[in-house]
Order: sequence, then structure tokens, then C-alpha cells
Amino acid sequence: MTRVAVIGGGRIGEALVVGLIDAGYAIKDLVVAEHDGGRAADLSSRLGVRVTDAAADAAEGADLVVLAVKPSDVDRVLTDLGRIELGGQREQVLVSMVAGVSTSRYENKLPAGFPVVRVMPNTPILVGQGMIVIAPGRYARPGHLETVGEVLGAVGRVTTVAENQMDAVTAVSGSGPAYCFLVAEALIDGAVGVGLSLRTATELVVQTMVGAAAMLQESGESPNDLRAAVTSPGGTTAAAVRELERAGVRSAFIEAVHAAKERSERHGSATE
Ligand SMILES: NC(=O)C1=CN([C@@H]2O[C@H](COP(=O)(O)OP(=O)(O)OC[C@H]3O[C@@H](n4cnc5c(N)ncnc54)[C@H](OP(=O)(O)O)[C@@H]3O)[C@@H](O)[C@H]2O)C=CC1
Ligand SMILES: O=C(O)[C@@H]1CCC=N1
Repeated sequence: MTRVAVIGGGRIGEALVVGLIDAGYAIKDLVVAEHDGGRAADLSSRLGVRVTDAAADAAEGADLVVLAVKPSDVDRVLTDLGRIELGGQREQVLVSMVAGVSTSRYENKLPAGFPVVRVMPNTPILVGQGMIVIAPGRYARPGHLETVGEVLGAVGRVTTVAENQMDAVTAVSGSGPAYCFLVAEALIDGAVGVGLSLRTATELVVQTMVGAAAMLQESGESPNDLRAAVTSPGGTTAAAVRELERAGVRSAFIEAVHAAKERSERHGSATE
């Protein structure tokens, strides 16, 4: 099995490890580097994986070295990885999940020709329902992409784009679950406001989102058509949607995606 080292056992690093284990990945083929001692101990006892505090230690012997650290920590990790002979003993690929940081930035610091693949996952990888977008760097060959796709395909749907689309991707599917959770929070607030208990409100909102998502995925119809089918003439949905449009919800989402893309771009320019 492909050996995977995850550098950074934070939110997305842990989600990846849990998702892979739940999908049947062998624990012996996973290792995590996490420099927060408390978190490292917690991950090791809860997940049963080997956790080390040194990125170089984790990367040694791994086929995929997955970076899941904050953009500001990338330099430190690359310096640490410089202590070992990356790609010397075996074919290795660096997989960066870091928002905004380009493959060329890694390529410039890694041994010449080292393959780098930029990936944007999202937290639903935790439950095998992630959206994982891949962009190959200059030296990533089809075989490398296949390996990355195979491993990450266990935790969600994988698609490939050109790297110049990755900031947009980050703004849509990377941050996207947070937008959905915000909508859920607001709907639950509304449901409680019209007299439902928090428990009932949560049940109704969650299942409504699950059902709507399933229709989006399975019906082949556009969101607009699906919404029209809920909207009876002169009815409740029309009254609600009029309020949402009056409040500028649509344009707020559009602006939100622009803001996220710009933030991702700034991560890149801050570290180039
Ligand atoms: N959260 C998400 O939904 C997504 C995140 N990402 C990307 O993933 C990256 C991580 O995000 P997230 O998981 O939210 O962040 P977290 O801060 O939760 O996780 C990063 C973890 O890495 C640790 N760390 C930092 N440097 C090292 C090192 N040299 N060796 C070992 N461990 C280290 C941090 O420890 P400490 O805090 O002590 O520094 C922290 O525990 C970001 O670049 C983000 O853009 C991508 C897609 C989705
Ligand atoms: O908020 C962030 O910066 C990261 C990138 C995508 C999702 N979380």
C-alpha cells in the first residue's frame, strides 16, 4: 500500500487520517508529524497511528508526503525536510494541501525535478464525502497523479484542474463546507424562532440539507429548476425567497467567494 506521511495533524490533517482509516487504510502505512505535543499524544491514542514531532522523520520512507500545515509554516517544514535525502531511496511525491502556496515554491526548494502535486481537499473527507481537487506541478507525471488520486479517492471525489484555478477552487470547495454550515446555523436559528425545539429544528434542517444535496447530485436538474419545483405560486417558498433576495443573500455569497479567492492569492504572494 502507498505509505502516507501527513505533516501537520491539525483539522485537515486529522480529517484525512480519520477518513483514510475509516476507508480501510492500513494504520501501519500512515504516519503523522505534529509538533504540538498534546495534540500529538491525543492523535496517537485516539487513532492508533504513529505520531512524531519531526516532519523529516515522518517523511522518511513515505511515498506521499502530505503537507497540512498553515501557509506560514511551509518554510519551516521545507527546511526540516531538507535534512533527509528526499526521493533518494524511493519514488516520493510531495502533496501540498496548503491554501495559496504554488507548486513552484516547493519545486524551487526541493531536489531538482522532485514531483509536487497541489491538492485542495475539504473537511467532508472525514466522512468519505470530500471534494478533492488536484493540480499537478511541473515535474508531476501521470503515474504520480494516479497514485495521489487513488489514495485520496478513498475519502471523496477527485477532480483535476490547472494550477491557476486553485485559488478559485479553494474559495469554493475548500472553504465551502463552512458556508453550508453557516446556512444550517441560520436556518436552525430561524426554526427555533418560529417555535420549534432546538432538537427538532436541527433534525429538520440537517435532513433537508442532506435531501437537497442528494437531489442536486442525482436528479440531473439545475439548482434553479429544483428551487422552482418547491416554489408554489403565491406560496410560502416565494415569500421566503423574496426575503432572501431582498437581504442580498445571493450577492453576499458571490462576494464571499471573491473574498476567499483573494485571501488564498494573498497567502501565495506573502510566501513567494
Ligand atoms: N481546515 C480545512 O478545512 C482546510 C485546510 N486546508 C489547508 O490545510 C492547512 C492546515 O489547515 P488546518 O488543518 O485548518 O490548520 P491547523 O492549524 O488546525 O493544523 C496545522 C497543524 O500543523 C501543525 N504544524 C505546524 N508546523 C508543523 C511542523 N513543522 N511539523 C509538524 N506539525 C506542524 C500545527 O501545530 P501548531 O498549531 O502548534 O503550529 C497544527 O497542529 C492550511 O494550509 C490550510 O490552508 C486545506 C483545505 C481545507
Ligand atoms: O480557511 C482556510 O484558509 C482553509 C483553506 C480552505 C479551507 N480552510
